[in-house]
Amino acid sequence: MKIAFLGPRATFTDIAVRELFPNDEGIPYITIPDCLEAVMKDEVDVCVVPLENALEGSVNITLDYLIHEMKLPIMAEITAPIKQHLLVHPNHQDDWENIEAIYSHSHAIAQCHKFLHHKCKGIPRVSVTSTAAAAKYVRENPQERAAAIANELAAKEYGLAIAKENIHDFDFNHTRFVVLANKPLKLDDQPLEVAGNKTTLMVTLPADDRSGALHQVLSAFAWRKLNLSKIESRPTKTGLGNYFFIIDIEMSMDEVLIPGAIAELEALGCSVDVLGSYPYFQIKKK
Ligand SMILES: O=C(O)C(=O)C[C@]1(C(=O)O)C=C[C@@H](O)C=C1
Repeated sequence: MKIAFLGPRATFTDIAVRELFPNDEGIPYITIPDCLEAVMKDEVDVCVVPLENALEGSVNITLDYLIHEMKLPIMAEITAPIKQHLLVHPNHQDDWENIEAIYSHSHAIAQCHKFLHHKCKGIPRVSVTSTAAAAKYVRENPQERAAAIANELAAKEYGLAIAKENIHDFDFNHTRFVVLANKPLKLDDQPLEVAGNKTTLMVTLPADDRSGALHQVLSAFAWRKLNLSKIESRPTKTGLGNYFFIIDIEMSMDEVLIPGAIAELEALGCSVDVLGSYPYFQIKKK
């Protein structure tokens, strides 16, 4: 199977792919939309992209593309621990404190704000397409006194030195990645155990903007004892104050409870799309 992931090699997304699909071929793409498009164009069978980080929240570009641009069903989810390190070119290993720019993915920079504020005051942060893209840039530009925020695998892959380990601001740093595909996926011979199942719905409230609409939506889940693990709002992009709700239910699609909740929401005037019903996996901390 061919798997598109946010590249280049050694991003956190690449690590998630290697753990969940060790025997398949990972193909790096430069951006998250490129990964989704690769599935739409049948260049690959599936793609793996980041969806949410425990410190920084949703990866909005993934959510927005899934909602507005390319409706690909979620086939699986994988959560990985995230350890950010400050990497420098080996030429600058001993005087890394004189770095003049720090490159990384915006989410990774955000996960290290406290470290950057206290230890790297005044040094410009440059946002690039991924943590590994930052590491590659630092490798290829030794004349620049630049550092990258990236993982250990990227340090190895691009021959960089770890100047400062574990610079993420909170120890509990995890990212959820989703596996998207147009065709059914066989996931029963994966090396990781299934940790549970989820169903993700996208709910649009009725246009009449009546009071208590969200309360009614939540009630449809509450009295059926459907446990929600996440509710997130994203703009519909049709006007200020217009939002979709992305709701994760902590169980797979059944024949009674979730269809019943959906029918109730539709009777209330909401529209509901099922974004996927899928198993989730967890990479354990090493
Ligand atoms: O840049 C990477 O290494 C990625 O895989 C992207 C990404 C993200 O978009 O959140 C994934 C995990 C980390 O939270 C930081 C960056």
